[in-house]
Amino acid sequence: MMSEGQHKGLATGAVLGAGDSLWQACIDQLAQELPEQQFNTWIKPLSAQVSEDFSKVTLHVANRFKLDWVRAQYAGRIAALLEKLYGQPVQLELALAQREAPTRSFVAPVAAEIGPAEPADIADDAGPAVFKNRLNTALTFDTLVEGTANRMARAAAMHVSGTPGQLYNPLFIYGGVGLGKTHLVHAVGNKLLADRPSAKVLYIHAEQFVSDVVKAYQRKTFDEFKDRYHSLDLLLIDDVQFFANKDRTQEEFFNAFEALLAKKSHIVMTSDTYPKGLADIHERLVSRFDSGLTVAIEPPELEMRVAILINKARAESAEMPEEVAFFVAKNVRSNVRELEGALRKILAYSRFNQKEVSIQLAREALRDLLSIQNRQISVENIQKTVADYYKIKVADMYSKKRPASIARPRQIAMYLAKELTQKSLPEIGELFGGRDHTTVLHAVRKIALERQNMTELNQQLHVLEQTLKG
Ligand SMILES: Nc1ncnc2c1ncn2[C@@H]1O[C@H](COP(=O)(O)OP(=O)(O)OP(=O)(O)O)[C@@H](O)[C@H]1O
Repeated sequence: MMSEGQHKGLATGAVLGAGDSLWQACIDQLAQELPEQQFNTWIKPLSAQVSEDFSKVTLHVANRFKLDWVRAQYAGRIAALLEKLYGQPVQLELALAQREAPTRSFVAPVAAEIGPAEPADIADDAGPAVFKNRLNTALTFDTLVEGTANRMARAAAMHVSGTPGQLYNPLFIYGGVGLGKTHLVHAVGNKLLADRPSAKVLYIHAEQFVSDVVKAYQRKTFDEFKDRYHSLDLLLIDDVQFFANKDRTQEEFFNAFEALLAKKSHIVMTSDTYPKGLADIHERLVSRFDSGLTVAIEPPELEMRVAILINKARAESAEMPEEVAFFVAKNVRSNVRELEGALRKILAYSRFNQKEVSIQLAREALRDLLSIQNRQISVENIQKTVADYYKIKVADMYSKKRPASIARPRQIAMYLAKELTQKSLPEIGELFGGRDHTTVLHAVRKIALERQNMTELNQQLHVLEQTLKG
């Protein structure tokens, strides 16, 4: 419970509206509690609407799957925090930001568990005879930029969409958040339907599959459930890591899987990790996941990020000069979703201020993001992180020693210093024991080139970048 004084401070003290400050206080707290990536992925994108009397907070979430996830994982905590900050129970409601059906609300505290038979899911099924493939027609191969990071996954997906039921069945695509897995599976479905409009295709998020199993259970409609899933030509199922610990769902999925493979229907799955890395999923299912083709999507390399920015800007009828795209791509490197967020900010800033898109404008539009990065990453920090990672001494970063076990991490650290800080080549050389700028340039070019061709190095660099960014 909160004291009256604290409550007043919240309601009146901030520059923001009072409701905004309640929500702001809540997310400030969550920012401290949650790992940064979780916070950025799930909490930061939420927009909140606080009723005038603070009795109700509505959170708008981009789509149903996110909504289910936020509800299952965070709603209980958010509701409890709001109650604590406000001093009385606050009704928390989750709603879709777009025009999909609203979902139930709940009063704090709520159980952090997906409730069975949710109105949203039932509404979703309205009109029993209508088969909805749930494909987003905007997510096609045409709009998916190809690069080293997704080349293999894209080629395999193309192959499947051209000749489903043959090679690479199941196709298992894995990778980190926002790297285009969902886009790719929708592309497979859209392409197959363009070629064969009568094909029975279904895209489903694993959470929705769980919910369908629960509903079939409750309504005793397993026959319909089976008809629906076992008759497909192509099943696209997203984020199968969500099956963890859901025994009944795993069993039903196993049955569907076997039935579909037996009739040469195709299954494409995505996950945040490779099959053997999946936690709390039965071994027999994991081995089925791995029995076709398993491909990774890596974080996009610089040129790919640039191409994505330019393409997405064009899709919005805007022009992004190449130099600006390079500037943005160098500074936003974690995933494509963040890249899209940065682009949106820049375009909005440009329209609002009626200014052309330039590096200066991008710098202004992204100043929060850039200042966080600049504050966090120093060359010393990079040297220490890289030395720790490759188990060498920090002093070796400045030393003249040349064995590969030392020289290579040093080159990697130089590359990261160039990529992640604003320092010039001579400045970096100076910080690496007074080396010449041409030595730094050589290291930067070498590692950049190798990164494009060596998956393992690319992954190591990604880990280092994530570590450095906190
Ligand atoms: N190569 C690409 N070309 C163009 N757009 C892309 C590319 N990769 C990703 N995107 C876009 O980035 C956004 C995030 O991609 P997507 O939702 O497919 O990621 P994901 O890997 O499924 O992430 P999550 O695991 O968080 O669901 C989407 O808007 C998608 O269209």
